[in-house]
Amino acid sequence: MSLRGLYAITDSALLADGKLLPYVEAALAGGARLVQYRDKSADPERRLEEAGQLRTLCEQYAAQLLINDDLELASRLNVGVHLGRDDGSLREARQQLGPHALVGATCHASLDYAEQAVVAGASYIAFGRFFQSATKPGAPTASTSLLQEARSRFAVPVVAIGGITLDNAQPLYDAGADLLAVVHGLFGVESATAVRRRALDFTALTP
Ligand SMILES: Cc1ncc(COP(=O)(O)OP(=O)(O)O)c(N)n1
Ligand SMILES: Cc1nc(C(=O)O)sc1CCOP(=O)(O)O
Ligand SMILES: [Mg+2]
Repeated sequence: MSLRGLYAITDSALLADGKLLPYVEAALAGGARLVQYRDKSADPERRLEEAGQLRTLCEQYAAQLLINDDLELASRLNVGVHLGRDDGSLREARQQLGPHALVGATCHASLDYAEQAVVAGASYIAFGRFFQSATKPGAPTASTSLLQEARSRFAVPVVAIGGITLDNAQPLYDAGADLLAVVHGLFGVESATAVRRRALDFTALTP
C-alpha cells in the first residue's frame, strides 16, 4: 500500500458526543488512507473499544489505523503506532509490532532525529507544525524548505502536520510531503457530510 494522501487524526474533544465513528467513516469515505486514534484520556476500556471500532472501519475502507502514544494498545489490536519523541522507543515498537506494522515518528523540525528514527525502523517521519494549530498551539514550528530537504534525504514517506487546511495544503505537497496529517482542518465542522466533502477535497490535492 502506498502511503500518500490524507492522514486523519482524531481528537477526543472535537469528536465527542458520538461523532467519533461517523466522522471517521466520513473521512475514510472521502479517501483518508491513514487514521490515527489520538485520545489523551486515561480510560483504557473506552480506548480499547473505540480503537477496535476504528480498526473495523479502517478495514472496510482498506485504510490503516495507528494508535497515538500507546504501543501496548497498538500491539493488542495488531495495528500501527505513532510515537513522539518522549513516547517510548521506536526500535522497541518495531520489534514488538513486527516488520510490516506502521511505526510513525514525530520529528518536529529535526532532520537528525528523522535520521535516527529511520535507522530505528520508522515507517514514516512526521514534521511540523507548519501553521498555527488549534489542537497543539505550542508545537515547535517547521518550514517547507525542511520538507524539501527531508524528501531528498530519506526514502520513507514524509508526513506534514500542524494547522493544515484546504487553503494552505498545496505548498506542502509541492515541497515533497507524501501525507498531510490533519485534525481541525478535517474534523472541525458541523456534520459528517461536511467531513466527507473536506476529505474528498484533500484527496483531490494528492499529487
Ligand atoms: C502524524 C503525526 N505527527 C506528529 C504527531 C505529534 O506527536 P507528539 O509530538 O507525540 O504529540 P501528541 O500527538 O502525542 O500530542 C502526531 N500525533 N502524529
Ligand atoms: C498532534 C500535533 N502534532 C504536531 C506537531 O507539529 O508535531 S501539530 C499537531 C496538531 C495537529 O492538529 P491540527 O491539524 O488541528 O493543527
Ligand atoms: Mg505523543
